[in-house]
Amino acid sequence: MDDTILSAQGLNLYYGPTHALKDVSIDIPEKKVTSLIGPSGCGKSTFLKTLDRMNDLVPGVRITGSVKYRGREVYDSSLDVTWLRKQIGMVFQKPNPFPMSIYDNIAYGPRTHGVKNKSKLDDIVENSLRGAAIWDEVKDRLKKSALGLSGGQQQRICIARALAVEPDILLMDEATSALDPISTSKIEDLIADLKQDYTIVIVTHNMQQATRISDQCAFFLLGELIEFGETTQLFSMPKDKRTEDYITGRFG
Ligand SMILES: Nc1ncnc2c1ncn2[C@@H]1O[C@H](COP(=O)(O)OP(=O)(O)OP(=O)(O)O)[C@@H](O)[C@H]1O
Repeated sequence: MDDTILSAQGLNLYYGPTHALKDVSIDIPEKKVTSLIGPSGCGKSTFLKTLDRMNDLVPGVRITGSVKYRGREVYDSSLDVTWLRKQIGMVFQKPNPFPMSIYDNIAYGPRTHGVKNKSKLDDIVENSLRGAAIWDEVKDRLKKSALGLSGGQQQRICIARALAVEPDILLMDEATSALDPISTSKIEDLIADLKQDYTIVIVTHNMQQATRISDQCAFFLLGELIEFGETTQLFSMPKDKRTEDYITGRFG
C-alpha cells in the first residue's frame, strides 16, 4: 500500500520454545487507527512491542523476518533504538506516570532530547497537555505530583508525555482497560482527534471499542494474523470462519 508506515513481512517471534508470532505480514497505513484484536495470549501485545523493539531485552527472544518503519528496517543493527522510540511512542495498559510533577512528566522526554529553554519547555508542556485533552483539568496544578490524579487523568498525562517528543506513531496496549467508562470514552474521543496527526495502533480486548475507534482491524489467533482489513468489513463480513467465530463470541 502507498500509505504504509509500518510493514511487517514474514515476522516470527519466539520466547524460548514458545512460537508467539507466526509468519506475520501486515501493512499498517499512516494516519489511521489500527486495532489488534484476538483472544488472550494470541500475540497482540507481542506484535505491538516488536514495532518499537520493546522485546529486545526479554531474555531468550528470537526474531526473524522484517519490520520496516517508513521503509527502514527496524531490526537493522545500525538502527538507533532511541531514535526509533522517539518516532514510535508507547502507552501502556496501566497508567504509569513518573513519580514527579505533572510538568516534569511532560518535560522529561524533551529534556532528554536536549531541550533546555524554559519557555520552549513551557510551550511543549502546554501543547502536549492540550493535545491529550487534559490541559484544562491540570493547568493550575502543573507543579503537583502526577500521582495525585485519577486513573483516567493519569492515562491522559501518559499520552501527553508520549506526544511531547513529537512522535510519528502512537502504540497503545489496552490503554483504557484499567479505566472507568467515562475516562474510556474521553480517551476514545482523544484517539479520534489524534489520528489527524498521528498513526495509532491499539491493542484492545473490547470489540465494541475496536468498532468504535479503528479504521483497520487485525485479528490474531495463536500467534497468526488471521485477517486484516477495514474494521467495518471485518466485523460485518469477515472473510475467515475463525474471525467470524471470534467476533460472534463463539470462542475466546
Ligand atoms: N516475556 C515473555 N516470556 C515468555 N513468554 C511470553 C512472554 N510474553 C508473552 N509470552 C507468551 O507469548 C504468547 C503471546 O502473548 P501476548 O502477551 O503477546 O498475547 P496477547 O494477545 O497480548 O494476550 P493478552 O490479551 O492476554 O494480553 C503467550 O503464549 C504468552 O504466554
